[in-house]
Amino acid sequence: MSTPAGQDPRPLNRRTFPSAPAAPPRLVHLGLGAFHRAHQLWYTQHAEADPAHPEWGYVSFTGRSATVAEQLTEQDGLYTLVERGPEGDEHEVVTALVEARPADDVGRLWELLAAPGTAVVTLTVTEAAYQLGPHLAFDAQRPAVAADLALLRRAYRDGGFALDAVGVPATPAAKLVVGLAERRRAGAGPLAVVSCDNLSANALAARHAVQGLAAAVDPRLGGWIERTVSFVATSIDRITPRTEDAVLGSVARETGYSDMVPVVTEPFSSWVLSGEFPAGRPAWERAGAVFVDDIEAFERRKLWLLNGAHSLMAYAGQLRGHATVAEALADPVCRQWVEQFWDEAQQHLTAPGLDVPAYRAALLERFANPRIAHHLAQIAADGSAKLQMRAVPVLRAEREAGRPGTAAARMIAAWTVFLEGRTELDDAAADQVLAAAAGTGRARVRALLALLDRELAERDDVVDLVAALAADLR
Ligand SMILES: NC(=O)c1ccc[n+]([C@@H]2O[C@H](COP(=O)([O-])OP(=O)(O)OC[C@H]3O[C@@H](n4cnc5c(N)ncnc54)[C@H](O)[C@@H]3O)[C@@H](O)[C@H]2O)c1
Ligand SMILES: O=P(O)(O)OC[C@@H](O)[C@@H](O)[C@H](O)[C@H](O)CO
Repeated sequence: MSTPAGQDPRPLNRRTFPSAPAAPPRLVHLGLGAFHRAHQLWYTQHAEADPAHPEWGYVSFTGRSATVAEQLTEQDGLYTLVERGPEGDEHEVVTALVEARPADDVGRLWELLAAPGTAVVTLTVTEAAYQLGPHLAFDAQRPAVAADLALLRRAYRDGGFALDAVGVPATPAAKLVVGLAERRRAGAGPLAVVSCDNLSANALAARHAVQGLAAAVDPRLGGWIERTVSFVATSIDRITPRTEDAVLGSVARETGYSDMVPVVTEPFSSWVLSGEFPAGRPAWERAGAVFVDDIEAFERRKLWLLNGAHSLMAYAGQLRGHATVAEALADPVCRQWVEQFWDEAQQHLTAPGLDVPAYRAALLERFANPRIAHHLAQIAADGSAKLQMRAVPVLRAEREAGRPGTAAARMIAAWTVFLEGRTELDDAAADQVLAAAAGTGRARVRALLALLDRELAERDDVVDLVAALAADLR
């Protein structure tokens, strides 16, 4: 597929790329970023029984900026997925995206949600976008939620929304509430909402965010969502860093197409799902997805071992001068901290079938892939939300078992040191984090810990442990 020497690469679209028929739009996605392109769209493409007559097309909306939607629209939704193994790259053009839409095109979103043919909504909007309180509870006091609630209440009349009066809500949950109300009004029947974000209990998180908001607008709408919408839980896995510019050139050379928005991902991929799809779904199992009755153990294994190690390296690794996951893992000190954290987490991953030793061995190989530049700075974003799911549960479980939980506490300690001297932060709760980080000594550690877990922050022995580990890291 490479470009003959001296020839310019062709543009990539459904006219230039052979056999790229567009499937009917039956899937909707919020958060058209790198991961959606490496994961759900790839699974959907590989689920088709007859690629010449695909049955499931995705209409995907960006979360905020319109740029990716504009670039993908120029390419009729086509893009190149680069599977980057330790030895080389495999290129594949993905055709399952039939419309790429900007975040503010809520008119199209609501039209699709009201259509009986739409069967599934998936989400990759980041952990922080769910805007939930402690224990994933709906929290109407959070500023973004309060603003959307006021907006929705103003526009709600006679059991439905006056769409012109809604404008563009800020949170994904509010966009879905309006769309689901439109579905109710249209009598279009049930559908499934599938969170593919790295959250523990992501189905519950999506349910609480959406149903909580709907019920606050009108309890009858909340009740309809509870009866009609299936919130499906997932454990999703495929390491997909932000695309670096150099990839554009290598994709053009290797494929002969100039693609503005290729995505680089690792060869490994996994998708475990649990829940009902009342309006149908692609046969994702054909592409390797696994459907289970109880997902919690899989979810914990992935969030604690993979994402936990990532966050530990993101903070401790950067403090030790490393820029990528592969570099941090090659440092024997970081590697030992990761292994110690895994030893702690493993004590609480005892469900049958998890095969933690094999999972750990595979993770070491995946992290060490020298050709994937997974930047620690990207993983370090939104630490205040991520550490609640990656460090706190292991620390709590260790303490309940009568052990100190030193390795999990080190992840939190590294975060507190990483925050020192910062005046800006890539965190959805940046204001609160920076305010807590502005203190000194034990009070500072306690204030930061309180953002992760109020109960742990009240325990002097935990504060002392984190403070001592932080001192060691400086
Ligand atoms: N990248 C991975 O390896 C990976 C693997 C598993 C799961 N995930 C999940 O997917 C999410 C997205 O990852 P990505 O690599 O695609 O990132 P990305 O930066 O490429 O895309 C993120 C998308 O989410 C949107 N978004 C961000 N904040 C938002 C907000 N507050 N409200 C609404 N939309 C918002 C962005 O606009 C963008 O469309 C992660 O946060 C994680 O939960 C990622
Ligand atoms: O995507 P985030 O920001 O939730 O977390 C960063 C990484 O830990 C994460 O993207 C992993 O690479 C991914 O979860 C692997 O499947």
